[in-house]
Amino acid sequence: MIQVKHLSHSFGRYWALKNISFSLDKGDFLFLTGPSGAGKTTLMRILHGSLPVQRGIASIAGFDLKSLPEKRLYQLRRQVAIVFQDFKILPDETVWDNVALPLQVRGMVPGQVHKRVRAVLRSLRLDNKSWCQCREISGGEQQRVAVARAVVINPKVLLADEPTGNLDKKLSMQLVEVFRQFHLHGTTVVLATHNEELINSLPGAKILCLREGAEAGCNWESAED
Ligand SMILES: Nc1ncnc2c1ncn2[C@@H]1O[C@H](COP(=O)(O)OP(=O)(O)OP(=O)(O)O)[C@@H](O)[C@H]1O
Repeated sequence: MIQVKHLSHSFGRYWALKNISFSLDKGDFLFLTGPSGAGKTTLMRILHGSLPVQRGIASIAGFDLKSLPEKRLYQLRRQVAIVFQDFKILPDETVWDNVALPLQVRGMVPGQVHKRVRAVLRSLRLDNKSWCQCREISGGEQQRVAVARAVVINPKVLLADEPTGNLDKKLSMQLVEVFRQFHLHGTTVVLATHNEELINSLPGAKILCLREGAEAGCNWESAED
């Protein structure tokens, strides 16, 4: 589902990723960890097609990211959803409209949109905030809206960059449970986090640790040459 081989990425002279290789199968759950500045967001952005593949190979959900033209990115994003560190939700729209939007732009009929949005908001305990404008809700609630908007399309791959950063322990664990449920239904999940407690809460998950752009450890045979 995800293949990364000898991937390197530089910003000017600074190498943010250095020769990273790993692969994930359908339904794998990966914790991407490492200190601030390790390259986690850079890797996520490459996998989501928002940064180019400069060196090496990266493919996701059957798309070769090196050769994928920009005009086909929308196809990738039907299969690969991302939760950004800074949410990127629409502050003037309601919680409901933020979550319904990805389904509406895909042309889903209103009845199905309604059913799906309701189910996702309920699973993230946001149903009592459906009609609030996003600017009026708390940071932790906004973070859950960002997650709801990503999972509502039933993606093949879910990328989440520090999705629990603004949440207390209880909500963080609940959110990981939401991700786990998707993973149990076959979604491949990549979750970037510093939070060791979260990582320890899913003993079967794969872990890849980055440090200064390089691989600093992992708990499985992450790459074959
Ligand atoms: N657009 C950019 N221009 C220049 N340098 C950048 C850019 N984006 C990231 N970097 C640098 O690349 C390195 C990796 O950044 P990245 O955001 O991928 O780290 P991270 O592991 O996600 O960190 P954090 O946990 O703090 O979010 C950092 O040193 C960062 O300053």
